[in-house]
Amino acid sequence: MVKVRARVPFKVGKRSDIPAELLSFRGLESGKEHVAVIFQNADQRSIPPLVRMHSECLTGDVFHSSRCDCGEQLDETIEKMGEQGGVLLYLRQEGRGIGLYNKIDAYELQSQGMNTYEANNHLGFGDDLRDFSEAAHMLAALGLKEIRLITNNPKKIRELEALGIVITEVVGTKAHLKDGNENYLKTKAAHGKHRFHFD
Ligand SMILES: Nc1nc2c(ncn2[C@@H]2O[C@H](COP(=O)(O)OP(=O)(O)OP(=O)(O)O)[C@@H](O)[C@H]2O)c(=O)[nH]1
Ligand SMILES: [Zn+2]
Repeated sequence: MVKVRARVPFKVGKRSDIPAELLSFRGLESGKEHVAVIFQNADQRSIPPLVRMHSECLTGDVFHSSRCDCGEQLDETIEKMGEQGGVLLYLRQEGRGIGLYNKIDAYELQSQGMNTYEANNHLGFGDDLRDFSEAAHMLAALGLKEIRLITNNPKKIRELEALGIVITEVVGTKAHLKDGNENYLKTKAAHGKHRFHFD
């Protein structure tokens, strides 16, 4: 049974001025150090909170890499939750679950012309190895059965619902198009069926 281990206040965002809390957990079977960031005690309100399941992307989240949109999605989520409250689950499944070094191998193949899914397949991995069951366990540990999920990814919606979470609303993120991630975003829309609109 997954339970909250520690809950500490901190401030986040580009100016380190958005109050939030950082939570660790015990009982996560994978041994991965997933964390939650909670804004405005959103887990303790009567209305279903905004929830984002953000999969780790060192290159995007930390370095704001040109190759993807993860860092911008994370910033957007933090801003939105700072205003409206919410629960951000930061899941340590880098590279859609293949890990950082394998993702860098995939980037090499992408530099030679493969798209993000073809590169994964070429390395012997499936399109997406992520598992959201521990995210569902973390939500259960917070007493959350009903949520409003921030995503454009229909697979995440299906998987979370299959794990018993009721999604009362799906809130899309913006399409963070920039020099370098055009093909990545277009491939996600075409192949991964991500629902976003290009301006
Ligand atoms: N294997 C691989 N993983 C990538 C690549 N680019 C980003 N990632 C990983 O993809 C994950 C983010 O997944 P996305 O498919 O971009 O978006 P999503 O989180 O499924 O969907 P949204 O909720 O709509 O954002 C992170 O774990 C990133 O590390 C890539 O080119 N190859
Ligand atoms: Zn990324």
